[in-house]
Amino acid sequence: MEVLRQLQGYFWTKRLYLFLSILCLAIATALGLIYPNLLRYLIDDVITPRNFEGVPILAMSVLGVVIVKSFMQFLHGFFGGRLGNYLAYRLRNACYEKLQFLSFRYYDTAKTGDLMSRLTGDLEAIRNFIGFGFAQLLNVILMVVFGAIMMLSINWQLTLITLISMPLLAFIALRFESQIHPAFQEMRLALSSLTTAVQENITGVRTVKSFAREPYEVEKFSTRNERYKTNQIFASTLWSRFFPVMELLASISIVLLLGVGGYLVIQKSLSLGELVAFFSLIWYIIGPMWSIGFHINNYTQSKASGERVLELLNQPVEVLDRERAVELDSQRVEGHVTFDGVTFAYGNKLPAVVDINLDAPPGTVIGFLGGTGSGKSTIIQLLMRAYDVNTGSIKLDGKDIRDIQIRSLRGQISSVFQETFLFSSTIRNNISYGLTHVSMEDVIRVSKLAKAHDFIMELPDGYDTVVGERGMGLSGGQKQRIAIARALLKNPKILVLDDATSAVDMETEHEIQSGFQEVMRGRTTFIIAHRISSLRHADEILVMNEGRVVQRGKHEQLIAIPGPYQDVYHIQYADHIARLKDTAGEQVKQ
Ligand SMILES: Nc1ncnc2c1ncn2[C@@H]1O[C@H](COP(=O)(O)OP(=O)(O)OP(=O)(O)O)[C@@H](O)[C@H]1O
Repeated sequence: MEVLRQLQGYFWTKRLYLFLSILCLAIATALGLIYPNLLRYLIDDVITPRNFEGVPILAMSVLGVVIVKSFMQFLHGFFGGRLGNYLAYRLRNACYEKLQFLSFRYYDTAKTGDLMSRLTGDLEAIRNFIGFGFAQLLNVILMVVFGAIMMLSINWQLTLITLISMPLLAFIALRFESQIHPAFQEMRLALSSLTTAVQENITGVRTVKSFAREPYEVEKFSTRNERYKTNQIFASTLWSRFFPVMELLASISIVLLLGVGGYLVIQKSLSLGELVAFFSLIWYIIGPMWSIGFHINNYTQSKASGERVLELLNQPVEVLDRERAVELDSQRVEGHVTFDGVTFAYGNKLPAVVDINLDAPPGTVIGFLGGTGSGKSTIIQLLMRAYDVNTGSIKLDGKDIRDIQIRSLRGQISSVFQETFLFSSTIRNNISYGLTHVSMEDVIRVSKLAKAHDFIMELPDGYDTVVGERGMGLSGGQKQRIAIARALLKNPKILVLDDATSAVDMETEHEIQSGFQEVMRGRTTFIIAHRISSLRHADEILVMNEGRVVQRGKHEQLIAIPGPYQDVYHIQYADHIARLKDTAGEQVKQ
């Protein structure tokens, strides 16, 4: 019920549909009660006294009842459908919106397949229950109550005998519910783990194939499939036990009714028509008892689904705008970035960065060099407020970034990452991603700066070439150049290049960087690179190791002193240094 209460907010504006749907179903159900009465009339007042002139009226009444009942059932479906679809529409939008604003931390552990199944299968189950299942569950109760009243009006002794098995039926249905609910929850989990396996397999197909790990993947899938199958078998075993037990109990009622009812008819304290009416009423009551299993199943499924959807919707957003967070005036932003004693750890792990201090006046270029996992990308993530710092502060133009609206802050920062994500759209749309009213001239201008224009023009449809979600058909370097063009088009005050040219060759990197000289002017730029060639023009280079800055300075200063920077320089420029030494040696000889 708690789930229903929480979902209520998503359909309450359309509650009229819910009430109308329930009302129409209740009318249809009430009309169903007319049949046993017609049967009684047919037997007691038409057939037994051979009074056949009543038949046409009877036939017309049946037809009338059938038409009205069918119409009410149509209206129940109509309003229920409207309600269910409206709710599913709102929940889908709410979930998608939530996914947009959830913090990076959530995505660190989230599984795509699992999220997809919440947005599809789970939403569908909720739609079905709120649209139809809920009204039908209420209707089951109505049928039992109406039926019992009707029976009582005919004969109270027989009613008691007939209803004797009802508490047992209800008990079994409830016991069944308590077992099937966890089974369904388990089944949903197993299904989402199955979809996750498929999704990861498709995304990582290149890795799978290059490692020839197809048998491992098949094995992995089959284990999860096995789990899903076991869950399904367990649930269907519960189902298969449920039906025979219900049938047995129902049959006991019928046998009792036949015996006692037949005796009463012989004793003439019950008419034949009344006994037949009772027989049809017993099905009127037992029918819902049978289907109560289905409705309870429907309810438990959608309850489990509702919990999963609500769990997503209730996820706390860790990085939020503060109450008084300001919006930046993009015309006025200068891009002065300072880090003041910044320390940060992911969850309970050891700190990823420790006591980082940095001053990047507007327009300066800051380089980061360091081994993998040394904390370079973390510094950038903190600047974007993907996470909030644990201690210390990061300021933009003297203002703590936690006091700036996240959207506004990120609007000033353009990032190019090592991994480029391209949307399944045209190259032009990928470059102008999220920006409206961008002229083709601008797209071409930034593409030229990113050295992407030439290869784009060689593609069959130029800028209109459609690329897949992983940029199928483009090389890693080409994708990176598109990402660089995309970042430049945003015209940011702060530019972040996180291993952005790792996939291009040295020559292209040099070309791109000469283009950058122009676009970096007036922007504060952070470059993370493994190649010294990418950093040598930086105003300050920070050498990182295990989350700490171990060396800092300009390229010329750093190569002059022994330390990690000089070591990397020696490794990367070994040939160059050897050549320099040879030339120097020859000059000495001469
Ligand atoms: N999302 C995350 N959740 C938990 N730990 C993380 C996360 N991202 C990074 N880390 C950890 O933080 C530390 C710093 O990682 P970071 O990505 O900043 O290093 P890096 O210097 O950029 O490495 P690389 O050059 O390999 O990209 C590492 O120990 C890493 O395992």
